Amino acid sequence: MLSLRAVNQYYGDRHTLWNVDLDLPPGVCTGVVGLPGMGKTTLVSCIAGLLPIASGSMVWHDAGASPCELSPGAGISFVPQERRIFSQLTVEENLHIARMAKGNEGGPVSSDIFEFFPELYPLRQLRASGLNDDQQYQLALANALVTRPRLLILDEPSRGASQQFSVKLAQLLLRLSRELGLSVLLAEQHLSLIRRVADRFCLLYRGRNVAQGRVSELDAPLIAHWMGPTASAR
Ligand SMILES: Nc1ncnc2c1ncn2[C@@H]1O[C@H](COP(=O)(O)OP(=O)(O)OP(=O)(O)O)[C@@H](O)[C@H]1O
Repeated sequence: MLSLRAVNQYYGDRHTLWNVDLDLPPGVCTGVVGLPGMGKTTLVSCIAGLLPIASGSMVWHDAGASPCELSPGAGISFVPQERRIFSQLTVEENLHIARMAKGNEGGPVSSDIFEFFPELYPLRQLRASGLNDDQQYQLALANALVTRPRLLILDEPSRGASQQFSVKLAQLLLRLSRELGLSVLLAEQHLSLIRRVADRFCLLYRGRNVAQGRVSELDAPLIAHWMGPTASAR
């Protein structure tokens, strides 16, 4: 399990994350929710090791082992909003590079990965630029998974996705957390995907984790208070 305690982050002298505590157990999908600008991307970027934190800790707890301080990005794969794939390379070449970039060995990419992305299998010799948007997102996700992370982070996966793809994505994420025991962290302002997929939520308001719990507890009064039309004016 990855645990964050009292994490603070600044952009210059601007205090952006305030004492954030969060636990990310294996096999559990957690949704980071909040209005635009509340710190979702900043938080997941800190966890992915892409932004430094000013104070606090991020620690892995392994069963039977003593907790170890997280080195940036260790065991973590991140799919950013812009998806980041090599459009001039084939699907298979993208997967090779993703694996090698994380220090994994070369050699053929295991066909296991295509069990989760059957649509990509017949397209593996095609350049990524020839894939449609949904297939490109699947490739970004496959790139993230090919290194066998313990924690998979997705930033705003529903942005620009069709309704049909959001449903497919939800099914896939459920499989990944249930079958592979992956911790999944979704930063997402659209609650429909969170409700389909997440077990737990962490609600950010101006960089503070103002509520967290089971997704069933993310009820209308809480949403109205922290994400309703008057929330951003407070
Ligand atoms: N590189 C940066 N430099 C300075 N301020 C930044 C930077 N990136 C984000 N911010 C500010 O930090 C705050 C949190 O931004 P962040 O992008 O983390 O929010 P968010 O909840 O992910 O929003 P969105 O849903 O729009 O992506 C915002 O006020 C934003 O303007």
